[in-house]
Amino acid sequence: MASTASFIPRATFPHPESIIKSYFLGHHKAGLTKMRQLISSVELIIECRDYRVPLSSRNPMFEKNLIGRERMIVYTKRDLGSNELDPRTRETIRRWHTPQKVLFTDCTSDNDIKKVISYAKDTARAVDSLTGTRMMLVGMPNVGKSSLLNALRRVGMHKGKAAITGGQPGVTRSIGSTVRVCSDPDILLYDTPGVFIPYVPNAATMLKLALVGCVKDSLIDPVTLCDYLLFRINLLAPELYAQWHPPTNDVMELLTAMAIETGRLGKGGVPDLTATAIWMIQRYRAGGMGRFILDDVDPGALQRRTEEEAKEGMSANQMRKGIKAERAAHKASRSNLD
Ligand SMILES: Nc1nc2c(ncn2[C@@H]2O[C@H](COP(=O)(O)OP(=O)(O)OP(=O)(O)O)[C@@H](O)[C@H]2O)c(=O)[nH]1
Repeated sequence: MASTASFIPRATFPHPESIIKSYFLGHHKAGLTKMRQLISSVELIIECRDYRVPLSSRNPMFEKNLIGRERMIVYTKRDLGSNELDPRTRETIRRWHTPQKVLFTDCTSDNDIKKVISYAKDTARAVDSLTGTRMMLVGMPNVGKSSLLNALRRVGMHKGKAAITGGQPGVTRSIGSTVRVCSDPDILLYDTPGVFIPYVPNAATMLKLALVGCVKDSLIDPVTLCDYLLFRINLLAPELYAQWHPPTNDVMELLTAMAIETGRLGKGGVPDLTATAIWMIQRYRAGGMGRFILDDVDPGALQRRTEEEAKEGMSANQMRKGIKAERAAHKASRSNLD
């Protein structure tokens, strides 16, 4: 067993071939279509991204579809990604988007929500519409759109929840009517279903999105997810799991220690590693495995990402073929297991 001083974390993560890279479902497509239809009737688009994955939760499809539209980018769940490096990280992210408006929110912080309202009000005043200014929330699944809508209504109108929220993706399935989040000036907001990326560029992005709950939990093996989480934590601060185990690169060792400690044992007292992995993921999502950002944030990161996307330059046709082939392979591997 390694002490923290002598521990050498893995420099790379061996991505299993089995990780699916597509998750573009029917309601994502329908959400995108409806969003496109509404775009011309809204004055401001509030695009939500998850602060823990500021690059991975960016959907390039929005870039294409929202071109030329007034947009504010809100990095949600900042409470779950914040650590002592926060001010520098936020400044770097802000600079990625200059001159666009960028805000960071914890939906329970009235101060954060007031900043969103203040910017929305400026936009509404400039529009000066007699029938109210319409705005639209967009973003990847489970990034916190409905929670933001409820928080805006709570702070702006002193009213209770208007949208259902939940820990799994796909809670909002359709675009309903607008919700009033402020009355002076009148601001009406559309919530929209989360729209996933048609084809995730690499397995690491999919693992990060799965860790923060952007995809259905059954899509990726929880032990693999924990292994990736361990890989990231080891690069950052292995002491984050010191209460269970000294620094290790072996996820089985860590899960076994956690299973024994938390009593997750199966028949004959054998540690239940799958149940423990699910528990560890839930704990991470609630901030109990440390609060940090999973993407590498540096001044050039967004630029590199967009260049990579351009280089990959997948045509819509190639993308559809990729998704189809992957689904078929996934189905075949499942039926082999049955
Ligand atoms: N800690 C924390 N949790 C948040 C925050 N915002 C949202 N959540 C949680 O994230 C989960 C998803 O939130 P939702 O508001 O349902 O997300 P959504 O983007 O509307 O989800 P879809 O309808 O699936 O697209 C819920 O469990 C929320 O409680 C936040 O600022 N901080």
